[in-house]
Amino acid sequence: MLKTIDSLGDLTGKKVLVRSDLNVPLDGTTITDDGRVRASVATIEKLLAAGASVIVTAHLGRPKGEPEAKYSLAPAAARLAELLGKPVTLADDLVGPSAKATVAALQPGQVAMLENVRFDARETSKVDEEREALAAELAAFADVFVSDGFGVVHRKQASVYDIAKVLPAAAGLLVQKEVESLSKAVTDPARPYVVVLGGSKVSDKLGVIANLLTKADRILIGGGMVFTFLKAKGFEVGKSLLEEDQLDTVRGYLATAEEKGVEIVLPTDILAATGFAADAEFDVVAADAIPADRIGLDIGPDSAALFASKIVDAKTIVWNGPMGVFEFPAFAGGTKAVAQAMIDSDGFSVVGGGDSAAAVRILGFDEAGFGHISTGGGASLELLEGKVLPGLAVLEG
Ligand SMILES: Nc1ncnc2c1ncn2[C@@H]1O[C@H](COP(=O)(O)OP(=O)(O)O)[C@@H](O)[C@H]1O
Ligand SMILES: O=C(OP(=O)(O)O)[C@H](O)COP(=O)(O)O
Repeated sequence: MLKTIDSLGDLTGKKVLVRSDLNVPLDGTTITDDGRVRASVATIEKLLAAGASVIVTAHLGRPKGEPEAKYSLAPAAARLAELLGKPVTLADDLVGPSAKATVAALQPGQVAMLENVRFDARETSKVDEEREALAAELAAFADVFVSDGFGVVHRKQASVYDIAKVLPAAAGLLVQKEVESLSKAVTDPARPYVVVLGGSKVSDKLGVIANLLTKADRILIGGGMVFTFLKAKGFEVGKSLLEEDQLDTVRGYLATAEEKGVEIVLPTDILAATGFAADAEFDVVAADAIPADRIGLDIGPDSAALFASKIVDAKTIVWNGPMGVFEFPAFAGGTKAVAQAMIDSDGFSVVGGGDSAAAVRILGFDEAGFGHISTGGGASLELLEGKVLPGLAVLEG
């Protein structure tokens, strides 16, 4: 059982460090989908109502362990302030003079935010002592820790994992709700059980296929993930996203799928563009004939129809990762088709991932048409695989 906020006792006058996932899609400094900020509000409000002050720590993007203006949490802090209806003071640093002064001045009922936790290389370090040193500095700011960034609970990082070993810790309301909703799909999924994978975090997410091959009936591959599969089958992929060092692994998956009778569905056609741009010219080409000078930015119309047909009769559908670069309207067709088929199916459907959830909303789908929309892509997939997630294991009590 995950420890809950109530297990932390009386929080009156306490300082609570909350790890949220505020990794929102941005167009410059404009948030294009604020779903993750909205999802973080309930826990913060509960803590404030209990008489605590709240220090939010979060990451944005993947900066290289040092400050970079474009990864500032300023847009997220401003949006959170709007949603809470009260100021959110953003420190200029993570554990430096600005953070120390901000935290020292914090009064019960007030909210502060620390700058992007990934501006410090120790956050994501593989060396335990380095992460622990950062966790100790963060812990000095607060009396208790609440883990509410579901999208990062699969990460063994200082602000997710190590900190929970130093301070009294509990799961926030979002983490609790996500785990409860996703466990529906984990335990004895109704069949056919279909998993749809896409997106751009290819090397991160290819690994889940090994486990899914023992659980799912069909795995549909789209998005940036497709090209490593097509290349593994010996086809040209041009300038498309490719994980060259994963080709043997993918060949292994294809062989295992055949042995186990798991259907791996690949696109039959691709939108092959002249470049990575909203206004790039493109042609619909066969998936085994992508020209060498083109980049695949979406699955083609035949594939979209094929994928929809493989989804509508499913009883459990889990989808992570857009089918194409949906942010460019010309390349949103595959993603729309998958979302629509999930709505049309009468199975239990789960959408996971910051960008996939954003795509559903930005493309105008009704969230009520899905069984669960998770704020975490990698995290929900690893949970569905049956893996022990470090950021959850550390909250068990
Ligand atoms: N063919 C493709 N080439 C490059 N990027 C792609 C392609 N298809 C989808 N993407 C990108 O994948 C991104 C989302 O990937 P990812 O972070 O893995 O998903 P999520 O956040 O839902 O877990 C989107 O920004 C989308 O533009
Ligand atoms: O966007 C996220 O995950 P997701 O793309 O798997 O949904 C989380 O904020 C985790 O980010 P990370 O994959 O850089 O650790």
